[in-house]
Amino acid sequence: MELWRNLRSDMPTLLSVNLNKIALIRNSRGRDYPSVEHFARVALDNGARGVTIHPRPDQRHARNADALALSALVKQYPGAELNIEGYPSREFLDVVLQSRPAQCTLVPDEPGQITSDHGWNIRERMDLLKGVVAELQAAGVRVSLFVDPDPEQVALAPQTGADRVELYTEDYALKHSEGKHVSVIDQYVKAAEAAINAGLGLNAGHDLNLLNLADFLAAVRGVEEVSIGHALTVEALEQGYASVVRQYVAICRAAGLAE
Ligand SMILES: CC(=O)[C@@H](O)[C@H](O)COP(=O)(O)O
Ligand SMILES: NCC(=O)COP(=O)(O)O
Repeated sequence: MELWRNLRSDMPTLLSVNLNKIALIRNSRGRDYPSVEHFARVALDNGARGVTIHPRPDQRHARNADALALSALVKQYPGAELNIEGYPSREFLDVVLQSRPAQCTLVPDEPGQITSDHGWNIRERMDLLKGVVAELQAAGVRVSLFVDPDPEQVALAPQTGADRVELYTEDYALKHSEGKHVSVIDQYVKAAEAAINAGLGLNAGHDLNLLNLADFLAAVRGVEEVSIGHALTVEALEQGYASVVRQYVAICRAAGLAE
């Protein structure tokens, strides 16, 4: 396991650009401007490994139709992946099964939440998760569970059959903005170790940005994928989308080369 963990720790972290906020701006005028597909191409043309959307029940930003369109688009980029996030309602699952993304990240959001703000209570939802994971994997979709940085929850994830977990990083990001991330990073490290020791793949996301990503990846080794959208979109308002994507890709690459 030690050798495997060391091997994992040198894996390059891959960037998946979340397009929710492009979709939010698009929906504010009722036309296809800005185009979600255009910015997916900009992300992939500038080094992102994939794109992510989170179609919520109210379709406030990413829509079910985006899933189908992006599924076709990523096929034009060999090796690129679509990651669809969301609560496993029947409607959501049918969209995932229709669009067959490389990965589906299951998130325990209630319909009215302003954003994702917690991970799964895997013990409580074990039966639901087992069934959903099996259904998606039978369709060839890799499944990741959105989790708090809690080693005990992470250790339960393999019982669902899930392939990966995604560490919910809002608390880290908030503390990093206050210069206090050292106080919480250890719980992410322990949760990451629990994932790798359990044979799970490791993703991370939520509120990661150009200022906090490098410190996170330096401390939490073995992260295979970060999905980033909100801060990326805001940073792109000042610096340009292509430039910001290239900066994130450079940070991910540098982390993979770090000792
Ligand atoms: C699951 C997660 O942390 C984010 O990917 C989420 O998709 C953000 O959703 P909003 O873009 O609606 O805030
Ligand atoms: N899973 C996290 C994600 O896709 C994007 O989160 P954020 O960068 O929009 O906070």
